[in-house]
Amino acid sequence: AKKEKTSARRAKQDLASCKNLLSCLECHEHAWPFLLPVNTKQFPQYKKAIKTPMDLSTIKRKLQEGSYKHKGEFASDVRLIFSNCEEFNEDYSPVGRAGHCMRQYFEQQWAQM
Ligand SMILES: CO[C@H](O)CCc1ccc(O)cc1
Repeated sequence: AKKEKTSARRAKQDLASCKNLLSCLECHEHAWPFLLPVNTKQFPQYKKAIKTPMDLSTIKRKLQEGSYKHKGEFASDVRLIFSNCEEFNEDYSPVGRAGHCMRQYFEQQWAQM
């Protein structure tokens, strides 16, 4: 029972850390392209090009719904945002640069978790 308690406590702590890190991502000045799903009605080419869209509001919902079994799954979805961004945008476009900046920020914070 002791072992289960510590692992349940760690899972609780990890969830809190993921929620906190997500809030930091959401209020980052370069988060604007990633806050909501890309409007695939407005950009049909995006729907065709990007097989698995991801954005910060979707990750927030998934955290709240308990969709992530492990914090690594949370990190994979965050990284999916930035790999989708690199696929669709030129490195030096406004969105492309925002993606590189946000990825660097995320990896810095993630390494300290
Ligand atoms: C997270 O943003 C997406 O990478 C797509 C942004 C975008 C959509 C249409 C454009 O003409 C340019 C950028």
